[in-house]
Amino acid sequence: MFPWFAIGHMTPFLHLSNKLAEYGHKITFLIPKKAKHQLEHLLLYPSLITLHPITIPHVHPLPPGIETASEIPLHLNNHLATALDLTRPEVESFIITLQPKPHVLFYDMAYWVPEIASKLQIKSVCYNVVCAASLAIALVPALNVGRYQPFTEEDVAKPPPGYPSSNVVFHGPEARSLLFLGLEFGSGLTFYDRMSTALKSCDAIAIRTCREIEDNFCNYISSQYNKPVLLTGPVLPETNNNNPLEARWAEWLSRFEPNSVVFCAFGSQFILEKDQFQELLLGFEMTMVPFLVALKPPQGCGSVEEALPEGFKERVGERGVVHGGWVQQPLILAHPSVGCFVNHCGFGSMWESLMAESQIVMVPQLGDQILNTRLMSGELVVGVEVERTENGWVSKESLCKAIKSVMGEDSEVGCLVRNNHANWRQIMVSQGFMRGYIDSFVKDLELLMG
Ligand SMILES: O=c1ccn([C@@H]2O[C@H](COP(=O)(O)OP(=O)(O)O[C@H]3OC[C@@H](O)[C@H](O)[C@H]3O)[C@@H](O)[C@H]2O)c(=O)[nH]1
Ligand SMILES: [O-]c1cc(O)cc2[o+]c(-c3ccc(O)cc3)c(O[C@@H]3O[C@H](CO)[C@@H](O)[C@H](O)[C@H]3O)cc12
Repeated sequence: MFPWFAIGHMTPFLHLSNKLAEYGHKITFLIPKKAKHQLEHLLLYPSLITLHPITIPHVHPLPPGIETASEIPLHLNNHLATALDLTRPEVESFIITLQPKPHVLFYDMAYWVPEIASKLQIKSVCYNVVCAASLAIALVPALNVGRYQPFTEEDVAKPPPGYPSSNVVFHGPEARSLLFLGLEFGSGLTFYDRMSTALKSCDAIAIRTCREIEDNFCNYISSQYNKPVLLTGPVLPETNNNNPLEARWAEWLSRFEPNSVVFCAFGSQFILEKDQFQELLLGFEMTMVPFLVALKPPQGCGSVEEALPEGFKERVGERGVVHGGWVQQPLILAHPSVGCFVNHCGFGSMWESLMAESQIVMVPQLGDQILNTRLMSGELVVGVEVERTENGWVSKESLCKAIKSVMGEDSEVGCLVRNNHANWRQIMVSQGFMRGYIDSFVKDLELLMG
């Protein structure tokens, strides 16, 4: 396994490794050193899964010691992709030494892995941990953009011919969130070049999704690339008793009534601007309910404390906590006091929110998160999206309104999304649902290997 150096990618690759290990498969997982320490508690089968640390070369202008996307602002990801590509000699010589020779190499952004695999007669699988819709709308040959050229607004304004949905789409200016696909991502190639090569060169495309939600998109991708698309399902772990919720959060949450607390997190990468950060905090304050907000310090600030709005701490007192570091999101979501999850709808958070019992409020920030949100609010109708103004601003009133609309006992919208969410959750937790996906995935891999 060799995922992109981002927590939102390494985590689902690790969940998949655990599932494959349940079937007795042995896995070697290539991972940056610091991430190894951060994620090794997720490992359920240490006798079958080896986390092998790799050295991330320093690339200017990244600060020294940077190893993952979670440590840098988004605009520096391009250079981290260069670092990823510079690991190729180490990755290649390591794979050559592996005994016995692996049957399959799983990768995502390291588009050159299939070249290594085919030299060694190993199969390669491009495992995608974003929704199928986001691949279908932006990373298929039908988009018909040339190599090494920036995308124009016209390129991204409409979905590609044959795109199978009019619902899971960008609205107006949101399509601009795809312009990054035409920018350099690593030395000498764009994000679109990188991912379309990754998808074109593998023996099979795999996606962390399920047919019940994304069948049409998966079929479209398969026809665009003319190769099998294998699905792993959501791949979520069962509760891991080795890693209980930190006492400070367990104690704080236990002070409140069941389903009364709002929990907010925006994933491992996104950093808000200071004025938007403050406005969201004022929105939480306005709800008058208890809240636990785990957001990175906003741009230009060294801590969340220095970015709090004037008088905020005094006004909210013990009712609200703002934390600038990492929290155990799945465990917080599982706490009975949590009644609402305000999140950015990253694909990992999307699945975790579907599995949790709290109400869902979405504030998507980046391209794929907007499409995940459309799946959740437009197709499944399991949560609500916060309204933005035309220039993309989320006001405190709008955040407060969305939270109240799902938490209010008598709210019609609240009832609707609660029922739909409960139905989808029931499907996901039902005996055999996730297991069935992994069973078929393992069989598909065996077929691929012939
Ligand atoms: O404080 C935190 C924040 C996040 N997390 C975990 O980190 C993971 C974050 O993954 P998400 O996919 O939700 O979000 P990220 O923004 O980090 O990921 C990014 O890369 C992967 C893509 O699929 C996402 O759509 C993209 O947003 C989740 O599993 C979440 O539980 C924590 O455990 N604690
Ligand atoms: O924003 C995106 C919009 C869209 O339509 C597609 C993607 O695809 C991917 C992607 C990631 C991994 C894959 O195997 C396939 C596709 C996106 O990845 C995100 O890109 C960010 C680039 O800055 C990166 O920082 C982040 O870690 C990735 O998850 C985004 C979109």
